[in-house]
Amino acid sequence: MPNFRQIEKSLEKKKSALLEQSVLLIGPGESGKSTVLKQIRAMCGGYTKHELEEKKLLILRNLWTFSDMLLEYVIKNYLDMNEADKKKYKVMIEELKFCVMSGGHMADELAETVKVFWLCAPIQEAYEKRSTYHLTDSAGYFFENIDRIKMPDFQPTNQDIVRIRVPTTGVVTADVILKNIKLSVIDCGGQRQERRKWYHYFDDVHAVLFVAAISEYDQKLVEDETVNRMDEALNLYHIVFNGKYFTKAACILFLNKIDLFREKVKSVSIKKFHPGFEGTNTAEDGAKYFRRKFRDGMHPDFKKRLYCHETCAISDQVQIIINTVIDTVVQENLKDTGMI
Ligand SMILES: Nc1nc2c(ncn2[C@@H]2O[C@H](COP(=O)(O)OP(=O)(O)OP(=O)(O)O)[C@@H](O)[C@H]2O)c(=O)[nH]1
Ligand SMILES: [Mg+2]
Repeated sequence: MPNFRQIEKSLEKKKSALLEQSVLLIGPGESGKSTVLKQIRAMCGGYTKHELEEKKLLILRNLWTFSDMLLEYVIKNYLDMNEADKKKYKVMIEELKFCVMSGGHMADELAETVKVFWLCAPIQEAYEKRSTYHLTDSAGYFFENIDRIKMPDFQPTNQDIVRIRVPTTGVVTADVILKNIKLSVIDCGGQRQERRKWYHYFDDVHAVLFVAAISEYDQKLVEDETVNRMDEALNLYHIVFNGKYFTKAACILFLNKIDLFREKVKSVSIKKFHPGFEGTNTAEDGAKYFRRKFRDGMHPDFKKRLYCHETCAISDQVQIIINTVIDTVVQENLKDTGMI
């Protein structure tokens, strides 16, 4: 029989083990997993000078690729733009590319051309159609902030950083200290070709956070134009949580991009894309329906231990939800070790 000191020592060991928690971020591509990780980084003191320089370059890179996608849409779909303008904007895109490649900043003249480009009618029309060719919603944000971004001493803010779009390839792990806990956050690429790597992490994590973009109920996958993004999220979720995995880990679902969802339901029918939906086309009824779809068919035990939140990962408000999630994860794992 262990003596008092041995019991105390073992309890100490359990306590210190609890201070290390791992959270796995999974979900389909572009749902907002890396954005959640960025918010966690912001909660832990942010970025080094070197990292901020890298982010600045990523913003320029985003401006370059988004401009390219917009112009390509205009040309392919014969939107009304004269040949001289097409030529001018092709040069502008080359100059943006050069800015990225040379690690420089944007000259005033180039920034002015980008502003005119962004505001012209065919480009605005192309932006309206963005979901048909997978241009990310954050694109508009960078064009609208060009006056700030062009400055030589531009320092990306957290709001700039969470808007950057870089699809994750492979798995990115960030070790941070948050609320006195050593958190290891594992951010996985969400597109189909990336998911093979997820399984390596299924056995060992303390919590799994599944991120689904609720606003994408009318959109198709980048990797398969025949599949609806919400259907993909639901299928994936049921496969991951209805099998033999995560019997002990805390399970959390973020219905993310709730801000875009609230805007979208004003003009895009839910029923058209999800015929089972019977409510009124409001954010409230829509969110209720999709919440139910995520719960339907799940094991009752799982339903009891699933924590679901509607989130907007680009808003700093999400940090409050992340704090709650961390508390939940710790609570759940304390329960498992029999300490509460
Ligand atoms: N408006 C809005 N945009 C969001 C939200 N969450 C993420 N985004 C944007 O959506 C884009 C995609 O987000 P990511 O975090 O890169 O998505 P991901 O899930 O990591 O994607 P993969 O790495 O490809 O699997 C980024 O440009 C974000 O700024 C949100 O709640 N609202
Ligand atoms: Mg990512």
